[in-house]
Amino acid sequence: MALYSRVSGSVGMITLQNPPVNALSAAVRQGIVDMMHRALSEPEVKSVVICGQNGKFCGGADIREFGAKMTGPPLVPMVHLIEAASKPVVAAIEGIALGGGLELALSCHYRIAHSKATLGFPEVALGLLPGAGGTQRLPRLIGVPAALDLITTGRHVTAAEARQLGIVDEVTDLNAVDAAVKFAQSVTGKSLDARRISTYPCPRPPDLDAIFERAMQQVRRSARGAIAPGTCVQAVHAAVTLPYAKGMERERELFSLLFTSGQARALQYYFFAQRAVSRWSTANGARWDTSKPRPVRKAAVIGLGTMGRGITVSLAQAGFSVVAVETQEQQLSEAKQAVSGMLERGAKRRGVPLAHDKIKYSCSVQAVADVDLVIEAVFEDMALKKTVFQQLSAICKPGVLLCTNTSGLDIDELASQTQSPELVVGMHFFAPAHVMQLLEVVYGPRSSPEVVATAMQMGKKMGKVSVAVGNCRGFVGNRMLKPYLEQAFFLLEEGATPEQVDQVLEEFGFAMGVFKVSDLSGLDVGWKVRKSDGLVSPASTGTSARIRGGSRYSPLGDLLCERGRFGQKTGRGWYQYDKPGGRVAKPDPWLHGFLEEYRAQHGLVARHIDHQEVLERCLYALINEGFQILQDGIAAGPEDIDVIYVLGYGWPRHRGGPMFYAGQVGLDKVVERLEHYQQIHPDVPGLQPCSLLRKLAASGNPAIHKWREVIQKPRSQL
Ligand SMILES: CCCCCCCC/C=C\C=C\CC(=O)SCCNC(=O)CCNC(=O)[C@H](O)C(C)(C)COP(=O)(O)OP(=O)(O)OC[C@H]1O[C@@H](n2cnc3c(N)ncnc32)[C@H](O)[C@@H]1OP(=O)(O)O
Repeated sequence: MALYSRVSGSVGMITLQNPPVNALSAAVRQGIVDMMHRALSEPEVKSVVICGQNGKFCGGADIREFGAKMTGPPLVPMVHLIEAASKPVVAAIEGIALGGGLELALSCHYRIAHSKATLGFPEVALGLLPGAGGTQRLPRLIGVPAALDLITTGRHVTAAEARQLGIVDEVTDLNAVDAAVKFAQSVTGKSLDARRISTYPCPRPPDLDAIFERAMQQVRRSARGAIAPGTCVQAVHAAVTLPYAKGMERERELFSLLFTSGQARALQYYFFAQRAVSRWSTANGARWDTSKPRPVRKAAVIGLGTMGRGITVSLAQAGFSVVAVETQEQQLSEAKQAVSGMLERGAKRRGVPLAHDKIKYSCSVQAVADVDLVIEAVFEDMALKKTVFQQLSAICKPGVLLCTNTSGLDIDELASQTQSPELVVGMHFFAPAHVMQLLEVVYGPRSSPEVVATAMQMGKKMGKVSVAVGNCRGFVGNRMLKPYLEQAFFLLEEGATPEQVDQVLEEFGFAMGVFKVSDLSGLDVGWKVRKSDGLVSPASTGTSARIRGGSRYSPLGDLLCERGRFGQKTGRGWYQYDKPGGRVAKPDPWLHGFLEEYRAQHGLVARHIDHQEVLERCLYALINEGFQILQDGIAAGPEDIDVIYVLGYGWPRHRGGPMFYAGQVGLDKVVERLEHYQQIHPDVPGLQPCSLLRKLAASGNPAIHKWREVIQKPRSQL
């Protein structure tokens, strides 16, 4: 709703009230319309201030209303009512003015912002465009290039930048509402003719066509198949080429197109999913709202390889004191240099103070004796990690949290090396750890709820999205990756090439295809794991070379590693690169010949594999594993899996995540296609639809938010 009050005798004040962000729900819109009429009808009122309760102007349209039938006054007539008002209307912008909130502010005649406020049009991230005149007013106010930048990227600007761009009239360090009231009094009676943005001519730079061409190219490059950014460009184009009223019609047309799109649904689902994962629960009943995090002031990182360095940087930038330990002198000195460089670049990019003094380096594990939390990031080797955990358990003060950055080893086995297994959790960072936003917090059967809560909160403080997951081989992300990779290898055996598989996945929207990712992360990583699992056997031919434990196995990755092809680092992998460490993947005729030879040796006949088969086999195998994970209680809900895949594995956000995507395809269709492929490949268990997937499909493909009702009480392995 919106509150009305009279201040200083002649100023009508409309206060938006809809916690937590004063979103423009039907009640708020109704309130604004009613209170505007009241202010305009009261003769004592000479000017109006619009502000938001609790220091937040407005977070935009109420996204929760989008799924349901819209009620209440529409936004467009509401902003026209404000702009057409005969009394000056001033927006007092505190906290945020985003999306519809900024459109509301642009319809006011003046805008006063607090210096800490942020403003922006983030609609593009929800698969939309600013649909209440934002695409028509902003270019009229700040010009086409700046408007295109803000609307197509959705980036938030500070009050200072907004002032520089001309979006706000004044910025204050004092109370913005008081400043707006004073300002409103000062403009009482002044003509409003020059204050209605919709009446401004839209500036037409001479190189207009080139500007729009560049903007289109830019969004095509970065959108990876998302439709909203390009549609935003079209809407801004209408502002320049059409009169305001026609431009508004075009904006509405384009908005409707996006509003009803699957991509908008996926992005809006994802928005709430990312927030839902902070309300975590574990298979043994611990919950976010009943578990109190422990205070952590000082942390330690053990092992300063690539991951340890990134984790050290993340901790220091988040304000923690860090003891960074590397027992090899040479490695330690290289790490110091690398960490300094990362901190300097980070400070420059983010405009924050350098955090060098937060870090103390040591080559002795004894240096961690007084820390509150340790993150072990040594080489991915169980025996080594066990030794480190035994040492830590003996050295650290009582009550210290012992965390491991393993990407898939058994947390429980590590916990059993310590005197206090309840203090052990996994903190699985993604490379590069100081950049990637995802953190899998892995709890074991004995991890205490406070320890899980602490790791989740630490992640948040480091600016990460933390997702709590149960302990199993590969946790959530890497466990699902296995069947996906497996299918990609099988497709090569059957006749595909790495570039064909990658192209299909990139057209779907992945940042990189599976083989490019494999070259980037290093083929030797998986090889070591397969070797320690006893899967890699001496080269042989015939069917037995491609069977392990009764299931189909592709030794292709092993064979490449045997030839020293580890990916980018060696300049050769699934692709070729101009030099070791090269980044540009080029198809490799050697590899094509190798695949042909391999097929011949194993009696495989290459066949044509179409786009649909590549996509379905890779994605549905991955999705099927996701359902198995839900069934096992390793992830609490589909949102957890989707957030992990979008933030950690390059799944296109506009497709919501693998579980949401499965729902959009139709669970019955996913079951049907998996069964189809399983019939053809009976030796691939990963293609057998799991029982939860079958159950959900049989119960009529329920909406994703209803899945939890069908998922039985988690039957965790814990
Ligand atoms: C053919 C059909 C025609 C229909 C005509 C309609 C015409 C429509 C015209 C105009 C449309 C305009 C579109 C919009 O305005 S879309 C909304 C644009 N705004 C945003 O995208 C802002 C989204 N929110 C945020 O970025 C952040 O939440 C922020 C406001 C920066 C606050 O961040 P933070 O402090 O970190 O807090 P949280 O993110 O955790 O949020 C706190 C809770 O508030 C909920 N929230 C936030 N914003 C909204 C919103 N706009 N609507 C509803 N709810 C919102 C958020 O979900 C958190 O709650 P919970 O944890 O329960 O999920």
